[in-house]
Amino acid sequence: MNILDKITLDKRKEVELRKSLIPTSQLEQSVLFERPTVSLSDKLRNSKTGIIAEHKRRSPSKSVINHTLSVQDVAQGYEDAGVCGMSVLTDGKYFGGSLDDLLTARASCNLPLLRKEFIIDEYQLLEAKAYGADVILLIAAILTREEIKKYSEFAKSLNLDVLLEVHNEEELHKSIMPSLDMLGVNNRNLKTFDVSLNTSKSLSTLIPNDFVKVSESGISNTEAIKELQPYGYQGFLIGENFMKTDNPGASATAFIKSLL
Ligand SMILES: O=P(O)(O)OC[C@@H](O)[C@@H](O)c1c[nH]c2ccccc12
Repeated sequence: MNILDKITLDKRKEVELRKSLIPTSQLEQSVLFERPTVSLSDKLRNSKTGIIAEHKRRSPSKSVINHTLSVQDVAQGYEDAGVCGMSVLTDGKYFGGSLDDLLTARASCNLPLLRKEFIIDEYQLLEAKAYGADVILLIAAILTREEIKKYSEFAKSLNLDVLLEVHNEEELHKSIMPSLDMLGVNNRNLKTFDVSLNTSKSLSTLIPNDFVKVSESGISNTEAIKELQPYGYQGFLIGENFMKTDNPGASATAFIKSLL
């Protein structure tokens, strides 16, 4: 079984447990349910840099990235740096994150927040909203076209932006639909962890221009961004490059400065 299958199997069990403890009616009572969301896709369209900076403690491909930072400092640092949005990993078992991290980020900054999660149930979209997210991620590799449609339309009804992630042509063709805002190309193969910016380059022409194009993973310098911009990318999701340092906010500041 590949790692992605393993993660989704665990996720299904986890979501069933969570559902049995916290009913959707309780999630809907969160004060954050009434909060007006901020559109990440609009911000990316109007940005020269398009950086989405991620909070990530560890990953299946890297057991330790950073375990000592506070989410609050990271969120405030990213906001001060002038990033367009922040991605917060909420998976616990494989990434060391939590919904509490999302809530802390929400309390710490006004950036649009992406709930970075393996979404396999509508319940997780209600959680995203209740814990302060503005954007949700849908991963084409683990969803059918029907599921992508159902979850993206439900997200839109909650005023959440939708980032759909693909890694190859087949996933892209399966996924194109009007209820998506952004199309993300993951440069990392989630089954093998191989990383190549060529994935973003080769898929770019197949993405219709009505979607904001986002290049995800393995971006470790500003040259990579300069290389990807001519392919139409307006968003760049960066995790490890910032998180591996003692001060991710300062790293993001320097990164953005050298881009402008
Ligand atoms: O740390 P990186 O290589 O800059 O990557 C960030 C982000 O793209 C990556 O964390 C990611 C992209 N898609 C995902 C899906 C699930 C978990 C994590 C991810």
